[in-house]
Amino acid sequence: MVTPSPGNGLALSLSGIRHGYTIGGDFTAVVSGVTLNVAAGEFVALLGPSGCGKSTLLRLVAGLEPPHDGEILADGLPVHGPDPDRILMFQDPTLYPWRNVRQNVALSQDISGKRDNAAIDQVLSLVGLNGFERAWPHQLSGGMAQRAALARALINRPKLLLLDEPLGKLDALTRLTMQTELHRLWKERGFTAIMVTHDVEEALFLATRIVTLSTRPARILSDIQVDLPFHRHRDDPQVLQLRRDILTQLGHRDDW
Ligand SMILES: Nc1ncnc2c1ncn2[C@@H]1O[C@H](COP(=O)(O)OP(=O)(O)OP(=O)(O)O)[C@@H](O)[C@H]1O
Repeated sequence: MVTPSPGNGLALSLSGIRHGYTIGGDFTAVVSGVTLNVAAGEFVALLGPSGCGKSTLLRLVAGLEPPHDGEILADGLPVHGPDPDRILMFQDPTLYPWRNVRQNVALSQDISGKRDNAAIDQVLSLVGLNGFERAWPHQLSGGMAQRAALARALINRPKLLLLDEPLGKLDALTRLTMQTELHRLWKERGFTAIMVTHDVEEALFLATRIVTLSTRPARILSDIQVDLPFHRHRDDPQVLQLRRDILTQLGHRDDW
């Protein structure tokens, strides 16, 4: 197994985060006093009911909007806006249809005028897209498109990857394959990851830590260290127990 190089990840500190939106003149609180410290290299899964504020939290960490209250520090420095070290990746791969795979992956480098062909080759190979560099987005399967989006996210070696249900639209089998791929990429690159998912098993397969959130406005219900060695098996009694605990925490019965 590859050991990530120290220093590739980013440490994150959220303290007293509050946020909300005004819709039609009415204010809705969405995040309510979230405090969370994430060490460099951790893989944190965020689980919570639909609409509780998970994506909002990721957007705040990405610097796409400032929180109404509280402070976010990335490697000790206040987050004031987006940064190439903190990349947000969505459920939808959002590839540009007029750019082929290689051109999509190279997008940020083309914008900054610094294309690094060796780095592009490396990341394409890392996500298993060799031979498909010149394919157009419409020629890719869902899993391949998500691999291309991952390559685009990883091209400039971000220290923090914010994943907003990145595998949510994939079919069940492709999703399992992509979970393995995501784990491998995290191990190889050593970035810090925060992933929103609705899938408790996915969280148990990938995360070093699982944070559950309440209904809106989101506050932390539990913060569980998953101290089980990778590769975890869904039938492992410890995995099953954690699954039960988390589902109970989220107010669901475990019918397995
Ligand atoms: N830009 C915005 N303007 C107004 N309201 C917003 C905005 N973004 C999110 N909201 C509101 O904030 C709440 C939380 O949304 P958010 O997308 O963060 O939830 P979520 O937990 O990621 O949901 P889901 O699991 O369904 O994807 C929702 O009520 C939503 O309507």
